[in-house]
Amino acid sequence: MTDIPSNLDELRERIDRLDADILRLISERAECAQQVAEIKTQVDPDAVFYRPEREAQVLRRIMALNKGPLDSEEMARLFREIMSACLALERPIKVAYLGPEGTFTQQAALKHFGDSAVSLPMAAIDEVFREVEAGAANYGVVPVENSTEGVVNHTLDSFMDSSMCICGEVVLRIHHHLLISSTTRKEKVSRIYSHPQSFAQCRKWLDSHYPHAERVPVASNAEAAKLVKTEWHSAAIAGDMAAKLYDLEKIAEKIEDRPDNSTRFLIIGNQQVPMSGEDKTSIVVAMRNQPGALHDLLEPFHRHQIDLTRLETRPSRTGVWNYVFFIDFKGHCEDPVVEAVLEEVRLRSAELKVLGSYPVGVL
Ligand SMILES: C=C(O[C@@H]1C=C(C(=O)O)C=C[C@H]1O)C(=O)O
Repeated sequence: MTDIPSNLDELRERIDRLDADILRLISERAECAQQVAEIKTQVDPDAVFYRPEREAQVLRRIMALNKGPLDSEEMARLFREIMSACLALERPIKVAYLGPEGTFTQQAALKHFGDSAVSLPMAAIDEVFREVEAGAANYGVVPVENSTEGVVNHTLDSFMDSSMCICGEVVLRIHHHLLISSTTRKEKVSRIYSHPQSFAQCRKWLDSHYPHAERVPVASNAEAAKLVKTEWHSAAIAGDMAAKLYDLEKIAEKIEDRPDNSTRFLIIGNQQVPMSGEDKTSIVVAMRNQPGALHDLLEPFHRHQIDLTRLETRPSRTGVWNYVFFIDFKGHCEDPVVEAVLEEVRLRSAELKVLGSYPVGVL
């Protein structure tokens, strides 16, 4: 590093000069991104500008190059916003998510696409799918699994009836807070609103701090936050976005029972994503109801040393799909080893559908 002056005025002058440099460089970067978009449009007038694999590579490279003092994740978040703004210069990306506004899914959508994306709240998971299918949104964001409470069945079921594919994943640390409004009487809280998943994630804390309060399940944490605005004896459990949106006070922070509480969200769209170098693939497989079916299904993965990251079973809703397994594994479907495994699995199953190959979540 070059010599840093110790005088305050000199330091501020230096910061001003650096800011001017950063400004010039960001503008130059934005012009490059615009030129990329022009070239893409010349090749194909309906070209998709957003490239999930390229964005993942850019962020991973920044994290690898970073030498501090800022933390690599923090640095990647800054670059996430720069890319988001560059992309929005062409056409802001439209992202449908499981609403209402202020939910963790909205937070996940903005974490993945950056603040320049236009986020559209939907009332239910299947509406997110339909909005993207209809072309009203470019991508959708839906929750798929929580580290405390397990899988979101509704999301898995939606894939069975949909032609949508998975273009990405994003993992969000979930912090819950106990929130009250300016009219709430802190010592008189007798009712707590939240989403059933959040109650489950804060069960022990609630048992020891509010054993007598009535727990009222509602459709979302944001809905819970909204209800509290009008009741003097109620509190809500929700996250930061809802607290900010409804201007609520946190009377207890991070009340989730497990400190590593996190939720994984999927980005859905109609784009096959090329390899990024560190990818995952999700498939759904139907097996006939016969002894050893699960063993037969998993054996090729084991033999080719493919790393399984998740396996879920869902009851089938048609005759053919006796058992339906959702499987996530490391690797991309264009990788020859993965291609070979998928071919073997296809022969052993009643039906196999590749839901998508996508970059492992970076942030
Ligand atoms: C610039 C490109 O297009 C978009 C913008 C990116 C960026 O700002 O770095 C990266 C990927 C795309 O979402 C590209 O494909 O390289």
